[in-house]
This record gives sequence, structure tokens and C-alpha cells, in this order.
Amino acid sequence: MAERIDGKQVAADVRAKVGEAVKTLPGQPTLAVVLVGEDPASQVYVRNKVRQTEEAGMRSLHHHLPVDASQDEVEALISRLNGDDEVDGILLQLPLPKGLDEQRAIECIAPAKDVDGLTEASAGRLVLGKDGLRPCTPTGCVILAKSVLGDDLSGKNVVVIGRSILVGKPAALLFLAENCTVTIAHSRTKDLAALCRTADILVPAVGRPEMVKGDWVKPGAVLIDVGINRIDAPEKGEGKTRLVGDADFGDCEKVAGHITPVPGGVGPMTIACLLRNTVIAACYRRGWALPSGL
Ligand SMILES: Nc1nc(=O)c2c([nH]1)NC[C@@H]1CN(c3ccc(C(=O)N[C@@H](CCC(=O)O)C(=O)O)cc3)C=[N+]21
Repeated sequence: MAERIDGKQVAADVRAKVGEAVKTLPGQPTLAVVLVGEDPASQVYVRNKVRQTEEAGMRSLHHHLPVDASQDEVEALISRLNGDDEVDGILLQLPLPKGLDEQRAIECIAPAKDVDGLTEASAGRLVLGKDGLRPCTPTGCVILAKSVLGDDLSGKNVVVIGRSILVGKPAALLFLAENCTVTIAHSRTKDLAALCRTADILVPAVGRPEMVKGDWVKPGAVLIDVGINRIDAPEKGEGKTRLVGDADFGDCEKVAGHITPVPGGVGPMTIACLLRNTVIAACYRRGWALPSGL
């Protein structure tokens, strides 16, 4: 039976380290969160980000634009935050309301303040192997893998299922930077189950509920499940839903050595890594030494 990787606990550890690091800095890092519109899920995420930022001893500024804000208004706000010397990190909460161009808006964020690691500059630096701000969810996956395998992941076979800009591609690059042997699988991959069985670390990130079955998993492998899917749960009552990952947990936990649950796995790591990036951005930008132990 696989051991559960407690993402909530690992995320709390990362946030505690961030909090300790913040105390050693000559000033207080500031994260600006930009929310456009009234999407209830986004409002919950933003509230959690603001609370956890403050708990880690950092300042957070919350900017809320109406759902009918224009592209120019969003970009003008980002430009203002770019020019505000108090602001170290800018988080533009995604998705934006329909009609707004997400990629163009992200590209307005000054690379030095890109705590989501989503600008072309940040992506380019990751590909080139230069230091920089890394995407949060993929960073969380690497930290979770290290939490059970130790800091040295070199030589591990990693299979990432999914090639999205947000998770799959950057996750593959981050594991490559850890000297893993990385394969990116996707919808055209042949014999996906057999490929997955070669993985020491399996990272499904496609958004298909319970797609990965137990017989896709190498005995003893580490399964880092990025999927967060809401599905109907009639067993809980009429109209009820529940969250499941991209892996069939009950099936995979019989084979894997370690497995992340959903919820309580990768999700909490995303926010913890955002806080970590805010410290890193503040240090780079203000010329402070990066605290050790981050
Ligand atoms: N610019 C931007 N950056 C993001 O990083 C970003 C974003 N926009 N938009 C939305 C997505 C989603 N996201 C999550 C963060 C935490 C959990 C999380 O902690 N989930 C809990 C459970 C949540 C629940 O119960 O609904 C868990 O998995 O245990 C999930 C999802 C960050 N996102």
C-alpha cells in the first residue's frame, strides 16, 4: 500500500521556511494580486493567497477590476504595478473573463515581478537553464517528489502526462534540470500505459478524472497527481460533487510507493510556491542575498 504524500504538510513546511526567510530580509516583500471579475472559485483562491502571504510576514495588495474591465484597463493596472517600486510580485489571477486576451495581459507583467513564472522571459530563462522565477505548480511537483526521494533526483525516469504551458511543459523542464530522464506523454502517445510503467516519478497533468489506473504504475513509483477535477458524487446525495485527481487513487495506491491525494496534494503547494517566488523576486529585484534554506 502506497504511503500518502501530505501536500498540506509539505506546503505548510515551505510556508514556514518562507516566513523564516522573510524575517532575515532587510525589508518586507509585497505581492500585488489582481482579480478581474467575480468568479467565485477565483475569489476563494485570491482570499487564500492574500491570507497566506500575510501569515508569512509579507504584505499583500489586492486589486479588483469589474468583470467588464477592458484589456486596456487591465494592462494599465499592470503597468502601474510594474512601475510601483513597493511591489515585488504581480499575480494576475487566471482565467480572465471572456473577451480579454490572457497571454497579452501576462506579457505586460515586468519579468522581474512575474511570480507565476508565466511570461516569455521566465519561460525562456527556464529553457536556457538561467536562474529566474519558475511556474508554481510544477515547482510544487518537484518539491513533493524530493520530500520522499530526497534532494537528489538524478537518473530518475519521469513521465509527465500532458504538455500544457501552465504545467506539463515546465514540469518536464524542471525535472530535467534535476538531471532526471524525462518523457512528455500526450494525447498522441502510443501505449501510454506501458510508457507510464517505466516511470519512477509519474506526473499526470491533463485534467481527465481518474484516467491513470493501477496497472499503469510501476510498483513502488512516486505518483504526483496534478489533476483537480470536480465530478458528480451521487453517492453523497442529489447534486453533490467531489474532487478527484487524474489518477484513480484507490487503484493506484495499491501499486505506487508514494502517492499525492486530491485534494491535499499538489494544490496547496501551488500557493506555497507563489509565496516562495515572491521572496525570490524581492531578493533579485532589490539586490538582497537569497536567504539560505528556501
Ligand atoms: N495566475 C494564476 N496563478 C495560479 O496559480 C492560479 C490561477 N491563476 N488561477 C487558478 C489556478 C488554480 N490554483 C489552485 C491553487 C490552490 C489549489 C488548492 O489548494 N486546492 C486544494 C483544494 C481546493 C478545494 O477544495 O476546492 C487542494 O488541492 O487540496 C487549487 C488550485 C491556482 N491557480
